[in-house]
Amino acid sequence: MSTPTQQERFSFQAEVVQLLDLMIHSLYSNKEIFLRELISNASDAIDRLRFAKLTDPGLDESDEPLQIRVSFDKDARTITISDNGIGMSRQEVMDNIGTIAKSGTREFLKALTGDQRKDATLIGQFGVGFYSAFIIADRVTLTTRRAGLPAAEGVRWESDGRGEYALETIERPARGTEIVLHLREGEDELLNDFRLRTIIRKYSDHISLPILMPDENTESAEGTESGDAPGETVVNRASALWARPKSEIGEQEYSEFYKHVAHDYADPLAHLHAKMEGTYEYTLLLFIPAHAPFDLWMPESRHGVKLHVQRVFIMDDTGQLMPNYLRFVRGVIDSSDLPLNVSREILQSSRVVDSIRSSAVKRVLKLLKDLAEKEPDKYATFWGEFGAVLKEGIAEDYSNRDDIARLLRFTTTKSSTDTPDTSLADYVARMQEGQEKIYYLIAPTLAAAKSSPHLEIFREKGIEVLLLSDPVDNWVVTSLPDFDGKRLQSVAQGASDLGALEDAAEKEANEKAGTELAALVERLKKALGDRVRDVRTTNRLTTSPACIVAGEPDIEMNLIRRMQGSGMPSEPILEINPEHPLIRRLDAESDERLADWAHVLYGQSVLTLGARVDEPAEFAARLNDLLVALTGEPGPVDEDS
Ligand SMILES: Nc1ncnc2c1ncn2[C@@H]1O[C@H](COP(=O)(O)OP(=O)(O)OP(=O)(O)O)[C@@H](O)[C@H]1O
Repeated sequence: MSTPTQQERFSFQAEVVQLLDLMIHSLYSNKEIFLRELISNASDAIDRLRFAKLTDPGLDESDEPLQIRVSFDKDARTITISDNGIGMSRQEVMDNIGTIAKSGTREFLKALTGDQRKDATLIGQFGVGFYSAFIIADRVTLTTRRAGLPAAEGVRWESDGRGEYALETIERPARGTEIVLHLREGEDELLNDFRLRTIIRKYSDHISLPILMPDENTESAEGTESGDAPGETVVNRASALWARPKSEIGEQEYSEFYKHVAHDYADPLAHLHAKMEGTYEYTLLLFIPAHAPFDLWMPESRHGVKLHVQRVFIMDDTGQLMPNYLRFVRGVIDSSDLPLNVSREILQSSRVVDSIRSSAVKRVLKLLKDLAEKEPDKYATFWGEFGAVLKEGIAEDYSNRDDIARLLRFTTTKSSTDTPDTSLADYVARMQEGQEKIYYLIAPTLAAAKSSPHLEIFREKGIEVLLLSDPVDNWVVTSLPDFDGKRLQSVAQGASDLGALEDAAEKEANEKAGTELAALVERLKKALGDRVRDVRTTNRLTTSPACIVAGEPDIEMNLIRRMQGSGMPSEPILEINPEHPLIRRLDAESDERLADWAHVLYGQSVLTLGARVDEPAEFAARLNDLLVALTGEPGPVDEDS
């Protein structure tokens, strides 16, 4: 049995101090959100208790209904928020309060600019949570006991938010958490029944648990000595928002609900609310956030949909409700067909879940389609934040591939800015007469793509090319062989074939050049040896002397290499431009000089891919030899001669 311990003092993580300071300053103008955040945490704690009780009924120590209480004390100048949820052990308090365990904290803090307005938005992206208490309090006391632990293992945490906190073990008969806010000077207007009730209704009406406040006339502050037992009333509506009819719910309510489920500070971009009746009965209330969470790309990144069964929170999604490529979706799915004690294992093989998931996915895709059509500015925001994630769906979700393909946006050679603004449908609508394929170019960066020699013939003929530079784009093009019956074709892979876009005279000239330069091509091939799979003439270049393309059957290896970021195809083919003055004079060069030329042409072609030359020193040496020869200067003087 543990006995109350001496108070111990601990330091906050350095990041917490920085974050707190920033939060107090940048969120002050919106200070009432502290109550929303603390009520939201209390509600989560009760949800977690309910879930834990499913496997450990012993956690239910009392038959008191699950609820949240808010009260204030005018004399002591405090506001108290308490819940009878899961509570925290001493270790959990240390891990959760005073530490920021969230991945991405450092990156977040680096992104801060010092400009208060901008930083306030950033802080919102991070989720303000418990620390928002310090906006209005200069001392916060949290007492808590974890459900299932003995009363002697209560914990008291206290801090003035300036860098240290005190911790002690205390006796606490009731499980759950109580937070007492000792208000800063000048915050007394919050010590008001009407004011607090208004804040609760404004931000927390959607919380499905009752939020109780003592009745006004029992409040000692008012000095009424009625002698009645203190009464309490439920301040919020206390019904699950998603279970109410759509017509009754305003945008503001949806938005506050979103902030609660998503732990977000900003409004969502869009939402869908649907009651499904048929084989299975379930409700979807799903949101598209306006910005990406910090952990979007981290393997442990949390999925954002919460499963409820008949309004009772069951668990956070771990991939059963939303596929990975929609991991940014936040919200609630409530089923009437699953048992309350459903386990993760049951979820994994449940027909009900499969059916809910497939219809939820279709609805989210439809929501995105509507957003793209009706609110293109919002869709552009969505695409900027989540486009690269949605693209994974092309490879991941075969059955919805066409719908996802319609949602893709690209930068192309015809885009006026770097912003991806072209859909595949836009591209197809702009295709030239006789054009049969959708052309794309993959490069490690957009800058490398835009300046790539592979685009020369396409620019000359005014043919649009999609410019792809996301690492995930490799998956997109390998998983999406065609769109609207048009094949997707890399402009840097296989022999140049413009089909009907090339006239007979051009084809003939190309063939003729191939025959004329056959001997040169052989010599170049010999000089380059293993570095290239082949050398050939091409008509794809108009201004560059040479370029590297990938062989046609090269996709798999190419993909792996590109994923490693090298940008080089696994079996490179050097193509030369027969019209280029440099190429024309090569035939006359000696074998030794030709070898320099071959390597320099190869090296520069590697560079224009945005890739790295394997032996940069050798490349530079050969280039210098050629430059010296061209300027007609004598070579370096040999000291010994
Ligand atoms: N009333 C509570 N009961 C039990 N645990 C709590 C309570 N309040 C906070 N916690 C714990 O402390 C953690 C940190 O809370 P905090 O509000 O800072 O962040 P969060 O709720 O996880 O996320 P966000 O900051 O995005 O809202 C919570 O995740 C939870 O584990």
